[in-house]
Amino acid sequence: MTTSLVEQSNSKLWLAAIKPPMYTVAIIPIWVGTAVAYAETRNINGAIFSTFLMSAILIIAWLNCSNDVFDAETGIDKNKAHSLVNLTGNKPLIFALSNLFLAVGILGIVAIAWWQRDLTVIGLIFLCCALGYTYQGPPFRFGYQGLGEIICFVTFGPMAVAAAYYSQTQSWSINCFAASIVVGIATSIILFCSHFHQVEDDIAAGKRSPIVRLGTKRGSQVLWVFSVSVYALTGLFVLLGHFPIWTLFVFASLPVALKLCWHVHQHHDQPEKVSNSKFIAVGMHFWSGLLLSLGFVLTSG
Ligand SMILES: C/C(=C\COP(=O)(O)OP(=O)(O)O)CCC[C@H](C)CCC[C@H](C)CCCC(C)C
Ligand SMILES: O=C(O)C1=CC(=O)c2ccccc2C1=O
Repeated sequence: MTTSLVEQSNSKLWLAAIKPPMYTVAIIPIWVGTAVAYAETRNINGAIFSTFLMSAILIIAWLNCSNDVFDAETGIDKNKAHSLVNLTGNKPLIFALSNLFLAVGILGIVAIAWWQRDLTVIGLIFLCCALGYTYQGPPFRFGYQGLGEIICFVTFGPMAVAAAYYSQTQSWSINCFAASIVVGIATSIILFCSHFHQVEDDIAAGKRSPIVRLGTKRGSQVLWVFSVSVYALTGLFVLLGHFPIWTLFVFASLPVALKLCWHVHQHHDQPEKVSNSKFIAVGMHFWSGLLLSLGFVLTSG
């Protein structure tokens, strides 16, 4: 291979390891929680919003770097060229970097708690991080028992969205809780899709992911149910009066959801073809979350 081809494939591996599109999972819960707060109060604290956003991004950087460290310890990533630990060959460095991201991320949340003179947001985010750790870190490694999607739903949905809402209002909202259910399901769909192409490595490492447990065919059927539930719940919450009518904009993301379900339906047992489903799911999560926020923001006028 020529030097430039080597450089090209090396930079592709680094991009795959850093996973830039994945950082939208940090942005959406903060946007949605803040949008519901704006719809209800017509007021936003920009410093709290931007600090929360930066902190959430740093927490996801911690989650992803530490995931590569912990996966290197169990050997599950031995065939994964785009692991930060495999790329650098320096596990302590990645571990130190991940801890730095977490510390700075938490510092931002501490600043919010200080501005509010209230420990609620820091309590919620600390619990999110602790649960995130139990997904991948010793001695828990709950992801190996197939519990990741439940942890993902609770943390990225009700906990993170409520924390963003609370950071603006210092109160709770049933409408925000309804919105957080939609966000939580869409986020868990990303994690669920990330397992389809990893079945062989997961079985070899003793990881009983939902797809290892269900099989890829049933997994693809379950994906239809979860994806439909995002839109059905949005419609239901509009009917029940929890969501403003404009949140029906979420249906504009339906083509991405259909593309995802159809792609997985066709290729569920072909690892090389189904491996990109995780990023189609990121698109579905991003567009449905963005349109949901927009629906709340438009109603607040
Ligand atoms: C790191 C995650 C998935 C990667 O899993 P896996 O090891 O199977 O994949 P690779 O092939 O890439 O190695 C995501 C795990 C998410 C976890 C269950 C919950 C984390 C909660 C967060 C800390 C919440 C952050 C909220 C924020 C918005 C403030
Ligand atoms: O690398 C991954 O597969 C994921 C990383 C990540 O941060 C995340 C967050 C929320 C849901 C799913 C995922 C991943 O799948």
